[in-house]
Amino acid sequence: MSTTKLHVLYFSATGTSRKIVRAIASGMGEVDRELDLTLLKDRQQSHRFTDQDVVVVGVPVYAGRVPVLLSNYFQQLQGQDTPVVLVVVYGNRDYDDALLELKDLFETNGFRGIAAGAFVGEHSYSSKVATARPDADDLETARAFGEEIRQKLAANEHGHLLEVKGNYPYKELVAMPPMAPETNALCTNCGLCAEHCPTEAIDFNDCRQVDASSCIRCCSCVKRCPLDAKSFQHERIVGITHYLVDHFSAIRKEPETFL
Ligand SMILES: Cc1cc2nc3c(=O)[nH]c(=O)nc-3n(C[C@H](O)[C@H](O)[C@H](O)COP(=O)(O)O)c2cc1C
Repeated sequence: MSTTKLHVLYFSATGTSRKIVRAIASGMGEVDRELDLTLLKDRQQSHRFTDQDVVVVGVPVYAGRVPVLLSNYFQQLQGQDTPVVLVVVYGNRDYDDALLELKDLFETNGFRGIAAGAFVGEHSYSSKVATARPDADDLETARAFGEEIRQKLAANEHGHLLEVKGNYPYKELVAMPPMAPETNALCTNCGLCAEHCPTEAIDFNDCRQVDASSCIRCCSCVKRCPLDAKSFQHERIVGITHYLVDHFSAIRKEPETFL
């Protein structure tokens, strides 16, 4: 890693993907640049990388896929035979085809997948599913995986093509009706939710006003509000959350890595 530069890229509405990519990168060496793509303003610029760069990219899984706003954005990134570590973070249900999709998105733009991982983070919809993950064990697994990647890079083992779990065609995207979180009387209009909304769907002057057509249901506002003033009450989300709690709160899925 001495002559190469290590870049960390992530989108992380509720912070779990960020923790994982940082832990992986910490096992790989010193990070030269961290690009947080969570906010709209940070997704306005495209970036180019060379074969002297190494990129670690991490995204959450949304409905078994790469979030649509990111698959659009990633098409603007350009590599030049740039090694990339591909990471998805999912809420203990399944990551379906998200890792394969992420790999394809990068490999069609000049990047070369050298390692990949699927890690677990507390579910955006409920703190009862994968509660407080990634935990210390997950983060240690991520760091140790980073060390393995560093050794692979140092040994210049570029021989074989990276294979990850996933199927073609990718899991079909589920159309959801436009919806926005409700705001209860505890809201003080402090602006925290609006500041951190990845699509600027929340009005900066009146946090109660949320543009349902821009909302991606990432739950940044729900999880971030110190007064628990925001929640999704739409029956589709309530139903999905019940299903997730019933089926995935009592089991523990473990990280999977591909090298
Ligand atoms: C719209 C949406 C769809 C999701 N779909 C899935 C899914 O298909 N499978 C899963 O296990 N978790 C799913 N999750 C949970 C997130 O992948 C998980 O909580 C992840 O840790 C969030 O990452 P972040 O903290 O970096 O935002 C979904 C979350 C959201 C908001």
